[in-house]
Amino acid sequence: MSEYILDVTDVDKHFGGLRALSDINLRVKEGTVHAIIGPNGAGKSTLLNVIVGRLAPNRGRVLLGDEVLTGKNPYEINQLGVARVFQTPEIFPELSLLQNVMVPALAKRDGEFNLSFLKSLFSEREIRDQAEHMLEDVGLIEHKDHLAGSMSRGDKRRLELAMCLSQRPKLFLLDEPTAGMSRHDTNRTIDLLKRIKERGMTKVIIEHDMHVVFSLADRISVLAQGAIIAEGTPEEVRNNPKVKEAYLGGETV
Ligand SMILES: Nc1ncnc2c1ncn2[C@@H]1O[C@H](COP(=O)(O)OP(=O)(O)OP(=O)(O)O)[C@@H](O)[C@H]1O
Repeated sequence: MSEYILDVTDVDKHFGGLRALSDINLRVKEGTVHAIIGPNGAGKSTLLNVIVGRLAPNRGRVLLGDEVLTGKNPYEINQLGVARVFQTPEIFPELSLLQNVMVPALAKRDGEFNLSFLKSLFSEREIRDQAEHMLEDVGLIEHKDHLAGSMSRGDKRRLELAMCLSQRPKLFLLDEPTAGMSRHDTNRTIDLLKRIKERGMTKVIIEHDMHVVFSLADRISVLAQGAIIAEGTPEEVRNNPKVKEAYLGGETV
């Protein structure tokens, strides 16, 4: 068994003549938080899209533990234990918060097993209990019967986190989880993500907000113009001259 839960090797991704990713190597240890940072257009979202199977790389390979993800579709990759929250929350606006959190867990169950009717009813109660627990965790339990579409943007993002957590993913990918949130909501989300970390869930997080990155990350990879220019602990990355250079325009790391 590999010591890395995520192992990205020699990945290239081109869009026509544009090399959005070149020669990407990224290894993430189980139970850690790995941040990917870099200026706009560096290739961060493209890399996440390659990992989750939304984009096929032109070269290279992605492994989850010993399982090859390259060539599998997003649904198959999700079933193997990779969950992702998007920049724009993907929720079911016409369902209640509780129903939203139950959907991914039910889909996972139905994908994995062929349960008898009785067993399925029993398991549904478990899924409901678990969904309530997740809503409690993200601070939304008092709204569990409200329609998801009626919630604020920050609440929708926390709801999406709960939906992903209910799948108990092996690897959790977060694309700018605090984008558009107030400082108060951002701090609540950092606290939530820290609590998840204590449970040993591996996370890869793309984030522009350096307060979030330095609060959470064990290691950081820095992307610039499609290549990884630095990798290390937050302190190592903060002091790396190449990183300072990549953030020309006054943005400090
Ligand atoms: N589907 C696509 N077709 C063509 N070019 C694309 C496509 N997706 C991304 N690109 C280009 O690839 C490069 C990397 O984009 P990407 O969105 O991965 O960067 P990013 O680091 O996530 O940026 P941001 O921080 O602004 O979200 C950019 O030049 C972008 O214009």
